[in-house]
Amino acid sequence: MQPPTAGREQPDDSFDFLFKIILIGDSNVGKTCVVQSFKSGQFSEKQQNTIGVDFTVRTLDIEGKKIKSVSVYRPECFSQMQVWDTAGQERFRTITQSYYRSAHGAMIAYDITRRSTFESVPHWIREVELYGAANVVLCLIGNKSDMESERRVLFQEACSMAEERGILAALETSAKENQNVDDAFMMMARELLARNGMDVQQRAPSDSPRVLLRSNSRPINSPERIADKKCC
Ligand SMILES: Nc1nc2c(ncn2[C@@H]2O[C@H](COP(=O)(O)OP(=O)(O)OP(=O)(O)O)[C@@H](O)[C@H]2O)c(=O)[nH]1
Repeated sequence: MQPPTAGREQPDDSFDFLFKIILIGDSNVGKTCVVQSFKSGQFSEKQQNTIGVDFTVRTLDIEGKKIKSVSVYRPECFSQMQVWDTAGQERFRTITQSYYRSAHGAMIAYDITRRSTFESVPHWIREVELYGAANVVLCLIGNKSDMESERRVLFQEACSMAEERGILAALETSAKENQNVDDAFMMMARELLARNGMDVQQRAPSDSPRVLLRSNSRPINSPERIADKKCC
């Protein structure tokens, strides 16, 4: 499957923006389940390992009706999120790397019950830096938050990593219980809309304790990040 062309779609009036989000992380952290939860709210225990890249589309309505009533000058904000679920296995890396280039956002997933998957996060950030386009927005997702008794990574550690690495947001999700999954994509979409000049307020869900939203994130390969890299 070929990735569709990036950017703002003109002729198709069913959405205003097309955002491509790539979901990356080690094998079995739950990427496919997170995407399924986002797409349909469904969870199925057994998942085949993703071969190469899988592709899901969901159209989000962000502030849609409200915007209609507030301003006649602004279009309703319909964003189409295309989520590219990538294989975590090493042997598929060359296939998935070609999808980095057209991604506007990257969600890096780890499993809160497997510390090694969190320790891989810097590797995945490097992949985005190497293969991604400029200004890719990053989100960190600690999945399987329903497995609290087997936790091996503290949420605070993810927050520290987000702070250090200039990541937009850190969240803990449960694809199984459909916790925080939509919020992760909504925050990403709001950030991308804002960066596309839309007057959209970023906001973290108020009722979830495991969400960190940072106001001064630095997109991957932005001039600020490149300056950071040069000085270290
Ligand atoms: N308890 C729990 N299990 C989950 C959750 N998400 C995924 N799983 C389980 O974790 C396993 C791996 O899930 P996948 O979604 O296939 O993982 P993946 O990251 O897409 O794996 P690759 O395709 O190999 O990269 C499956 O057995 C899922 O049932 C979750 O939120 N909670």
